Amino acid sequence: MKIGIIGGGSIGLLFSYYLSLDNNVSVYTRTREQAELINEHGLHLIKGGIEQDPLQVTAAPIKEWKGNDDLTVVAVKQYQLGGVISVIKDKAKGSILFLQNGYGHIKLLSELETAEVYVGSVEHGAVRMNGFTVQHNGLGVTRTAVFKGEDDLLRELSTIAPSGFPFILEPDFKEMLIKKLVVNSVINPLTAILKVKNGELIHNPFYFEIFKQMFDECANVLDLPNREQYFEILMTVCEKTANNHSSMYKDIENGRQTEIDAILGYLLELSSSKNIKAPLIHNYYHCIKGKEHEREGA
Ligand SMILES: NC(=O)C1=CN([C@@H]2O[C@H](COP(=O)(O)OP(=O)(O)OC[C@H]3O[C@@H](n4cnc5c(N)ncnc54)[C@H](OP(=O)(O)O)[C@@H]3O)[C@@H](O)[C@H]2O)C=CC1
Ligand SMILES: CC(C)(CO)C(=O)C(=O)O
Repeated sequence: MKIGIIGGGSIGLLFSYYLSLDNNVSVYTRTREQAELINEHGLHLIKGGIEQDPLQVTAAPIKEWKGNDDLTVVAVKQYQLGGVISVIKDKAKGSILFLQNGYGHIKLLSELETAEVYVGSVEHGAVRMNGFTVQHNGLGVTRTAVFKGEDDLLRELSTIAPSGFPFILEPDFKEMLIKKLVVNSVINPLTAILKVKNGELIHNPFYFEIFKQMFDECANVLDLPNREQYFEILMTVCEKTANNHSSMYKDIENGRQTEIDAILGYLLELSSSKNIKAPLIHNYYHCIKGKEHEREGA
């Protein structure tokens, strides 16, 4: 399959590495400098502390993307999508797979005229070490689902995926993204503001009270059908990632913008449109925005 990956960050480099094992992959970066680095050094992956064999892929700046790949994987942050969507609208001929966390991007996808639009929920952990090296930390799966069109390419992807990098086709994109949204809505802002690792939220009985209340608010706003199942998923992720710092914790610590608008921002809008009171969601949303504001003022 001819695959294009937009974004040479943690997830973009991770997907490029694994997918290039059996496909013809091109990475489209924001800067020409990064594309040159990848072309010069190849793609490097560190897994379990061990450097894997480098792989050769083609890299080019996004300006040179022609939109003629069978599948294009969009691996930019949710708040970086604006610029990318306009390019996709102009040029895309093949299918597009969006990997963003949260639910904020969904309204943007309805604007696309491309026949096949897919969404994904990534359960791997990855960190970019330099312009051409990525570290694969948490080995997981990628769930995918159809937003619009036929699922043929997603089926193909789940059969050709290399071992250690599985793709699972899910029947309902909303349910898939909402499950991840609930996890990110509770764990990410709480860990970022309380400055703790994920596991502290359930091991510290005082933080666990906030954790449960935050979950209840999310469940109310989303009108979740079977809350126990969602709470179980949330607890399992928290236990499995107990020793990790969440991505929002790291973004705040490193003075970077967060994906709070796609996560609690989406729930806040939903709560006000449904006239549901959600004080914790409101407060944690504004705490994170306040932290981002401190960075802008610095
Ligand atoms: N990292 C992880 O472990 C996980 C991430 N995700 C989700 O995956 C998505 C991507 O995250 P992640 O990879 O960590 O983010 P990164 O910030 O590491 O990567 C984003 C990349 O997009 C590039 N980019 C921005 N704008 C453009 C553009 N217009 N054209 C081409 N490239 C562009 C950036 O370039 P530059 O570097 O030059 O600024 C950067 O390399 C997020 O929504 C995140 O929530 C989900 C699960 C796990
Ligand atoms: C699952 C979790 C909460 C793991 O830290 C995550 O997705 C994140 O940090 O963004």
